[in-house]
Amino acid sequence: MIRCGVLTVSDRCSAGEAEDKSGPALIKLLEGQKKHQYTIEQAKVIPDEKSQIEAVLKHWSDDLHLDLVLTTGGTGFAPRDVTPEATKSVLDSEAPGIVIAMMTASLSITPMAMLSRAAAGVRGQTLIVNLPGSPKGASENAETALKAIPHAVALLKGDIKNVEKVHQKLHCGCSHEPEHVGDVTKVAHRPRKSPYPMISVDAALKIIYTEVESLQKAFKMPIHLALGCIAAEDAVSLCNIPPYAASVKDGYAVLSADGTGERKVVGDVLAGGNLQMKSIQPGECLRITTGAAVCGGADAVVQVEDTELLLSTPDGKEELKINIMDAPRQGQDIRPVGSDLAVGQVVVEKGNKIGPAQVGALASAGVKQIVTYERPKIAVLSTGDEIQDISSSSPGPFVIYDSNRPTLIALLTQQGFQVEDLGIALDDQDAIAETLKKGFASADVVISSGGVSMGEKDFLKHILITKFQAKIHFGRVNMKPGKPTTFATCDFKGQKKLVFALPGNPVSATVTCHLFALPALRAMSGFSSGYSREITVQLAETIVLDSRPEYCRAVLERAPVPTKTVPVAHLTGNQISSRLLSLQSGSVLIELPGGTKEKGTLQRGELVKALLIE
Ligand SMILES: Nc1nc2c(c(=O)[nH]1)N[C@H]1C(S)=C(S)[C@@H](COP(=O)(O)OP(=O)(O)OC[C@H]3O[C@@H](n4cnc5c(N)ncnc54)[C@H](O)[C@@H]3O)O[C@H]1N2
Ligand code: MOO
Ligand SMILES: [Mg+2]
Repeated sequence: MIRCGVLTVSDRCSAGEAEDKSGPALIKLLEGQKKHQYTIEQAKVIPDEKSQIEAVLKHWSDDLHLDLVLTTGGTGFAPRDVTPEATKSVLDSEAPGIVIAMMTASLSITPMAMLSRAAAGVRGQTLIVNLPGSPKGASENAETALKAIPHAVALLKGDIKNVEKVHQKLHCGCSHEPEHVGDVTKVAHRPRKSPYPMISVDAALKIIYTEVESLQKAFKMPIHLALGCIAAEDAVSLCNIPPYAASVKDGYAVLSADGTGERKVVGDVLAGGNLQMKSIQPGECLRITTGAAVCGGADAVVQVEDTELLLSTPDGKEELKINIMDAPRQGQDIRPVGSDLAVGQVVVEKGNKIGPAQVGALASAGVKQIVTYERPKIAVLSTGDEIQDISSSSPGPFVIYDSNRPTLIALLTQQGFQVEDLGIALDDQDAIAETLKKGFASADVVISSGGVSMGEKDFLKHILITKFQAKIHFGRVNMKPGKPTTFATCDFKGQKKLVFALPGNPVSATVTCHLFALPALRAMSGFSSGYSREITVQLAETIVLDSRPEYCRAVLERAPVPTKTVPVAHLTGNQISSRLLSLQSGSVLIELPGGTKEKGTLQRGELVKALLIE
């Protein structure tokens, strides 16, 4: 449905001195179109006044958002002909091709056509085309323009489905055209070459990081729930620790100037007890426990081990006199106020991860809530007619148990993310779209596996584009495994959602989750680095390189005693991307470059980079 306005520009028609025939002729032409449906939402006759023409064009495009506006009249050489000037003044961009096409067609009918000064172009999402004033000229020109108008409108509206249809018609049979999108719903018309350029892993990561930048959300949460989160602001202490000068030892609070010798025990201070102790005099001391406030003017603590009892009450319940054996230093065994942590001092710095010790430090500092980055919510689905849940009671002969969903959910959960299980969607466009929709409704990031390569049932990209108007940022990556890895973003009810449509092969799905999804999720959660750590390893065997850079699974040789030499990496057997056993416990991903004519192998003992993924 193309929503149109027809504007007749004529002083005489507007004044009622002549009948407008061109406007109705255009309306008839539009309404008579068979292939596309045009609805006439506006029709108006106005005088040849530049300001009035401009005002109508602006109103119809900016306020009414019409798809197409055809004007008729005011395009010639008469002094009052100002339609092209008014039109050009409101256009965001001109479309000279439309003007040339109309002119070319008209010139074959009459040389007078060369006197047209018509303009055409785009304002916002509205296509505006000037046509001549005569009913015949207007209709002939409009017929020419209408050949491309539906496609132009589809492009302006971002109507990918119709754009794809036209592209497919234009390019069917010439599979090398870069814009060849094909029609994945008809196997004979599916693209025979992927339309997605193969980009490098680094380029893919760069795109991902750019897209997630705006998605970090900071919010306040109780400290006991913040474990594993990243602080989005500095958290500062609300109190001094210790809040009072505190004894480090169980012993006696003394005046250091008294030195060694006899002391009268004039009272006691226990942790949590009364601090209103009157000052001690020379030769006096107070019994004190660890953590109790050093008060009464005492300036040192002597531990009980460095004293002797000289006199007690007969029942032994009170000490009356003790002997200090070692001369105390001023401040000995006293923690001054705020010496561990002072009011206003940073307890957890922005960007730091909150672990058990940070939870404790925040509690000690009186901080009940901390501003952290929200961890994104994730939803995971598997796709495929052959895929069944492990719980299925009667697996058929051509069934594959779903391993991707359990692997991905386990991996994400292990990393502290909240994951919703969306189950398995059949290779059916509606089923997949419904499941994705459910994921978008509850999660920030949807991770799927399967259906992203070249098969007739590989619908994921198509569904994302046609049903969710998603932007596919990349659909192929130069890597093995994981070539068809797809990353898209879309708007769902006003919120940006991320989609990692990972390849179906189990190793491919796992490796690409490590390499792309986890770094994105960590960036959203405020972590400053991606998930994997890179180390250097030496190859235990000679390896023939694939043409694609490869992430081979390997385990590191356990040295009998810790050594400083580079660890030796042993491949985990057959590296085919369907074989999950190549991902053993403690695996690393060794990064092999793509092979070239000059260098087709890496020799045993050569050093390569490897990613620690556990
Ligand atoms: N003509 C081409 N064919 C293929 C290409 C190519 O470039 N041109 N790429 C290959 C590569 S590389 C990969 S990786 C796979 C990716 O395929 P899809 O993402 O389309 O995945 P599916 O076709 O749905 O399944 C592939 C494979 O994986 C198994 N699978 C899928 N989901 C699960 C699951 N949840 N648990 C266990 N196993 C699963 C599925 O049964 C298939 O065997 O495409 C190549 N083809
Ligand atoms: O890229 Mo696929 O992941 O080689 O099997
Ligand atoms: Mg496939």
